[in-house]
Amino acid sequence: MYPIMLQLRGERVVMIGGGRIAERKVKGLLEAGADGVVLISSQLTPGLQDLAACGSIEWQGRPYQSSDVEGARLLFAATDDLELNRRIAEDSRRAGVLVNTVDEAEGRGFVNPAVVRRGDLLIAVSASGASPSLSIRLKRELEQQYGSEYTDSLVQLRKLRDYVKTSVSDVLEREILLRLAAEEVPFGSETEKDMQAWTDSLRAKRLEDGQREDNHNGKSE
Ligand SMILES: C[C@@]1(CC(=O)O)c2cc3[nH]c(cc4nc(cc5[nH]c(cc(n2)[C@H]1CCC(=O)O)[C@@](C)(CC(=O)O)[C@@H]5CCC(=O)O)C(CC(=O)O)=C4CCC(=O)O)c(CCC(=O)O)c3CC(=O)O
Ligand SMILES: NC(=O)C1=CN([C@@H]2O[C@H](COP(=O)(O)OP(=O)(O)OC[C@H]3O[C@@H](n4cnc5c(N)ncnc54)[C@H](O)[C@@H]3O)[C@@H](O)[C@H]2O)C=CC1
Repeated sequence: MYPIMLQLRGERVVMIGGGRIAERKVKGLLEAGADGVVLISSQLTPGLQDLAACGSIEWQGRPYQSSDVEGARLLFAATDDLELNRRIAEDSRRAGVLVNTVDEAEGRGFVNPAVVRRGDLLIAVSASGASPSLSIRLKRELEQQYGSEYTDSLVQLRKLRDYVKTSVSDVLEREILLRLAAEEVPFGSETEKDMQAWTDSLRAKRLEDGQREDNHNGKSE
């Protein structure tokens, strides 16, 4: 299994099926910023009906047909008909579309991880089909470990990285400063940092660490 992060904004994502599992997958897609979800199914859960009514997804109230795979970036075979899901997956592969089959333990396309989101921080856990329940348990543990304070911290880290990329020309120094900044995360309730001051303090910390390292190696004796 090979993990990747996909940008789905502006992409066509097709969901076949409108049941409980389809609803969970659609909500995950919307959280990920997908804005081109097309759902094909005669029946919908109340939750999916709401999403269709407010325009978050496009609903086509009819059964699957082979041409539905055309032009999709991703496709989910999420019906309760195992044979149909297999056929949908075959159609997708033939069309070169990445497919998730909800009733396969080891999907030949892609599988979904359990996800913790803290703003730009995304932690994903997968047991590769061996145990969705274990993935959920580990997700819960990570939720406790990495709280909402990471959301603001990530905003600051991104700003610092943009700042350092333009103001520190030495590549090695840049790398060291950004690594030190990551060590400081999370920042607690602090919200706004001055990038110049932060960079200076990281430089000072780098010097301190360097001296400690020298002492450790016996250089200052
Ligand atoms: C292969 C995979 C393909 C895919 O769907 O991508 C797959 C397949 C199957 N799941 C089944 C069962 C359950 N799946 C869940 C829940 C989740 N399943 C998810 C992913 C995956 N499920 C992929 C592998 C991930 C991995 O192993 O790490 C999560 C993490 C992400 C998501 O779906 O978005 C989401 C948690 C979201 C969250 O809470 O964060 C629960 C618990 C619940 O519903 O509360 C149960 C019941 C308990 C149990 O079985 O453990 C069955 C048997 C169906 C049957 O019995 O008929 C199959 C098919 C089979 O095994 O053949
Ligand atoms: N991947 C996962 O995490 C999990 C997967 N599953 C699997 O997911 C499957 C679906 O489960 P639920 O969503 O609970 O089922 P469900 O019965 O709630 O929904 C099935 C949906 O498929 C639609 N459908 C049926 N034939 C169709 C067709 N020809 N074209 C388009 N849509 C069609 C129905 O209209 C309905 O909306 C189950 O068979 C089960 O094997 C179950 C639990 C977890």
